[in-house]
Amino acid sequence: MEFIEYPDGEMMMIQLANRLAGELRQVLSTHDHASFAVPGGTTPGPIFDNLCSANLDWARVHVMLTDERWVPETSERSNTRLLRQRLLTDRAAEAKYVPLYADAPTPEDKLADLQEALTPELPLSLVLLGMGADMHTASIFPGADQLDLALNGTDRLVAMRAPGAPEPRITLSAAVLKQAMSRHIVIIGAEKRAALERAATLTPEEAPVAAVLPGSIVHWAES
Ligand SMILES: O=C1O[C@H](COP(=O)(O)O)[C@@H](O)[C@H](O)[C@H]1O
Repeated sequence: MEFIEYPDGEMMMIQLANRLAGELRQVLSTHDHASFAVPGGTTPGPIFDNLCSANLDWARVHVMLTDERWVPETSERSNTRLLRQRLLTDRAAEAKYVPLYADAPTPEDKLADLQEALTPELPLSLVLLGMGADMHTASIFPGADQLDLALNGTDRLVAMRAPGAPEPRITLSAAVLKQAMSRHIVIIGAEKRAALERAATLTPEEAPVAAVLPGSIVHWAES
């Protein structure tokens, strides 16, 4: 794992967006498309604000989430909503979006269809992950009902319910995240840094982010 510390969050968001754009350009120079998975939650919005205007061939970029909360796009909790508002806009509006949500009561109702749409995108070219202070990443939570499947199974997508998640989730599995050609994790604040350092001493069952730390580049700023 590589750890990059930035002087402040604003600089981190700009520099990380530039780095992701550079990696996407690199992939597009040798492949007909790039598959790019991004997190939801509260952290990545400013990265998306910087990245959406990057000068690259967005029509050949296939964007998806690392995980989704099983709520409609009208919900403030929807990661898709965040993506549409802040990444899939400006030049990036040309990107192809590969959804992890469909209108149905539970993620299990649509799991097979969503997995089928995801499969041609694998292995992912580039993944950006977030992390919660409880050491979950994507929606692979400690104590989740399908934790073993998400960490150790071969399924590409897993439906999850967890004490730390207010709604059902759907998440890329650790197998998919680990196969990505390039993987970045972005975190802000002293609490998350301490959690990340602790995770490095724990098992993935205790701290799911530990499953993807080897080979990842972690980007951190205090605030
Ligand atoms: O619920 C989620 O949490 C993580 C971390 O979110 P943050 O708000 O602490 O940045 C996020 O990476 C994931 O995509 C999201 O669904």
